[in-house]
Amino acid sequence: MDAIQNLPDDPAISISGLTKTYKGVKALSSLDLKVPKNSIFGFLGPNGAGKTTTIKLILGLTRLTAGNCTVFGMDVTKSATSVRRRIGYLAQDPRFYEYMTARRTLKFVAKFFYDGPESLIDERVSECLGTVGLEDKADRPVNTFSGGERQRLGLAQAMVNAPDLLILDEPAASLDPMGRHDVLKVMESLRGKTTIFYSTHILDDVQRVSDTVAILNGGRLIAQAPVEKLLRGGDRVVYSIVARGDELALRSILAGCPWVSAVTAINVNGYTRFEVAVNDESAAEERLLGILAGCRGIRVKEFGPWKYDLEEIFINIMETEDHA
Ligand SMILES: Nc1ncnc2c1ncn2[C@@H]1O[C@H](COP(=O)(O)OP(=O)(O)OP(=O)(O)O)[C@@H](O)[C@H]1O
Repeated sequence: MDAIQNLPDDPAISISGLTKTYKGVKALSSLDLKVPKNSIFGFLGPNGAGKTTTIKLILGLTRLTAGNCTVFGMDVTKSATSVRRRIGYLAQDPRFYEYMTARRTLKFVAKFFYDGPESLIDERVSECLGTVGLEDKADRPVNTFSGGERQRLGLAQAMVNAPDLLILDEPAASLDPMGRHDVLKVMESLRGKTTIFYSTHILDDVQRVSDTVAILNGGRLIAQAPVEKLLRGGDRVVYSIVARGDELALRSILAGCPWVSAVTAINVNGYTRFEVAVNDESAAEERLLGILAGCRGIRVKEFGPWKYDLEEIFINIMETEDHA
């Protein structure tokens, strides 16, 4: 698989050759990245991969050693203030004034960061509380909040100024399944309205919510692709058929179709799982189901486009890297 695919022409974030060295530690090595506008972009990598360093560079919180980084076409070093005005940021471990209520917390932040008229601050704060599902807890002090609620308050805080780009550093890493579900739901509700760039080491989150993913390891980008494409295994179009009965007959019919490029079969719990690679997707869409329905002596249990599990792909990429 190519390391970089489907690069957008007018990205929200564009990074090229980005390198960061901390006193002898190379945290990032010549990173190239394009984050499409309005995408939910998962920035995936194990501990120490360089995710937080990249986020700090985008936010202008640390100085780059080499390379370029622009946000909405503005250089993050030369136009740091203008860039920051367009970004909302949730740190890995957000801190709050514990005695303040959620509403007061957001009002306090809005006083500094909200660009709109002051008379609209209350409305904006209520809107953000609604988006993250905290309306009913708005007037409770933050020190009574659960981990998931704190994280959602952090999201509301990052959203107060209606940013065009939300940067979230491990937004769900420390949460239980319900807390993670709630945070991902908020992210999902923002799809198409704003660009979300978030770091994570949780594969399942990426599979559930991202539409594009970049995989980082040891400070180097090792893959970037739309999630659907990654899960399909690249540009190949492959169908999966799980069936039993006269498998040999089915296999020979499939292999005889001019739009089928390869058929493989393995036994799984008394069934045969066929992996059918096709070179003409519309011919396959038109005929494949009809062939299965008309194939006597075959009972089909499952049929659909082949998808890998992100974990399989991730481990595969990491192993290939280790052997390179
Ligand atoms: N201020 C610093 N001084 C020296 N080394 C640093 C500094 N900050 C980060 N590093 C090193 O840079 C590398 C990348 O760290 P970074 O925090 O960006 O990784 P990460 O992918 O965000 O990891 P995690 O998932 O654990 O937060 C690590 O080897 C880390 O030890």
